[in-house]
Amino acid sequence: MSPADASPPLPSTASTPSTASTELHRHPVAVEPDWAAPTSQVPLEATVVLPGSKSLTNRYLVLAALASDRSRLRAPLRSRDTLLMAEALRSLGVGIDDVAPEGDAPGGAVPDWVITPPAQLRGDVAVDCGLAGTVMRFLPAVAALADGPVRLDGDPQARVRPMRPVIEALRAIGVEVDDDRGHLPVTVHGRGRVHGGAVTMDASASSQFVSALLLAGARYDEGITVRHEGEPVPSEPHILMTVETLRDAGAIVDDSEPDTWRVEASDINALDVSVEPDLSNAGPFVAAALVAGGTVRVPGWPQHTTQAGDLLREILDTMGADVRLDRTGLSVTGSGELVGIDIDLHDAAELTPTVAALAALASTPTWIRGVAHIRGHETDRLAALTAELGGLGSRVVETEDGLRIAPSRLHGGRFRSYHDHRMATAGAILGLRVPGVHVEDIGTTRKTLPDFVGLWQGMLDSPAPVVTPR
Ligand SMILES: O=C(O)C1=C[C@@H](OP(=O)(O)O)[C@@H](O)[C@H](O)C1
Ligand SMILES: C=C(OP(=O)(O)O)C(=O)O
Repeated sequence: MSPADASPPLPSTASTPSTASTELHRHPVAVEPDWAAPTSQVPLEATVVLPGSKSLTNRYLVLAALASDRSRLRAPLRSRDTLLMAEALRSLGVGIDDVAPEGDAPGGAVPDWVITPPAQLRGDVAVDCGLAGTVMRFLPAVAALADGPVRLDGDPQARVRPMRPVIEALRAIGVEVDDDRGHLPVTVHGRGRVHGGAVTMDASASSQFVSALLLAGARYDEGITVRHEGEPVPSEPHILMTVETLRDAGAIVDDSEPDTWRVEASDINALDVSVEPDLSNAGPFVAAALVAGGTVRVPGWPQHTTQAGDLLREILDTMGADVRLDRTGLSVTGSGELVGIDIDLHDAAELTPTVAALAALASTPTWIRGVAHIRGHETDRLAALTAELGGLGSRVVETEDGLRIAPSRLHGGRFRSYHDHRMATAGAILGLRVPGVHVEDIGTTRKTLPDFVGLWQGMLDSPAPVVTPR
């Protein structure tokens, strides 16, 4: 992959569409006014129930679609990224139905999903990937099993996110794929079955390239072996998440050799699973305890997890919080004082916007390293953070693979979000401390959180017993 593939230009935000529709998965259509980020007046005392993990929900949906029987997904995330995945799978012939949760379900009153795989995935369909990396990377590997062409496209910004390694890996195992120079739109010409075998790819721009092939690979005639060659693969916990969800579904996976993963050809068993809360989405909420002081609790924080967001416990502790995990969940207590951090976020790159926002409020410098590839996330996050933190007066410097942020006095202003949910939530964190921060397109948070504003305001209206998602 050329560096240009991983470095889409910082998009203009002159006219910013956002999601005004209540249908979270629809393409953004209308302009929403900027959101006046609330400042915190008193120390927090809140319990925030976070919806399910995006990464787990979309893996379970894919595995359930390829399974040999009907699955049940409890407390799934219902946000733009997961509704797009569900809709894409439905168009391929998968049944996905809402079912009332049983008993005292986690994640509030979110309906479960019952997923019925078809005998044969259907082709001759078009799939909207939105801006979801998991949809645009995972689905081509699934579409190869359909019985006709599957055309994938997405938001304008999705068309610059790197795809080439997935496309070339599919070609290497005999799948015909049309693409636009390594990007969406992509058409996968499914033939009902895939030979499979061994592929070598450079996954240094995204771990999702590896996950894509592994998730579908058990259903290929010869299974799949993926070898990575290149700079280190980022976000490795996400590959472990893929491996563990596959094993939970009965697949045989060998990950004993570095940078090589083998999934044997086998049936995928039906799943009956509860989705863990999304720990990366918990980031802004637990970060708020550090900024505003007081305590934020997140019930259901798992004791053991493959989610990269679990690293927040260590990060917040280093930055000055008192962090406690017990069987009921996580509790984070801050004094309002916070210090900077020197951290390699290569394994948990999606936390960068949250950590950068905290760093801009810290009393000592921060150095975030190892995240060059987030130039290919929802937007070029290094450029976007440099521009927006800088616009509020932060002394931030973009490096080759990260950010250096020095303590400074911030002022209010417009915080652009570039259609990036984590940029928008970074603006919210800053607004807790800095009066007059106006976040552009707060609705973009619906990519992974159906009601960020409601949860955020509920947290600030503390002491509140429990803030639950709608
Ligand atoms: O597989 C997944 O669910 C994800 C993998 C990571 O992508 P990258 O490897 O591109 O960082 C992560 O940042 C993203 O939010 C979700
Ligand atoms: C990088 C992210 O998302 P995606 O799954 O679209 O890659 C993210 O959520 O931070």
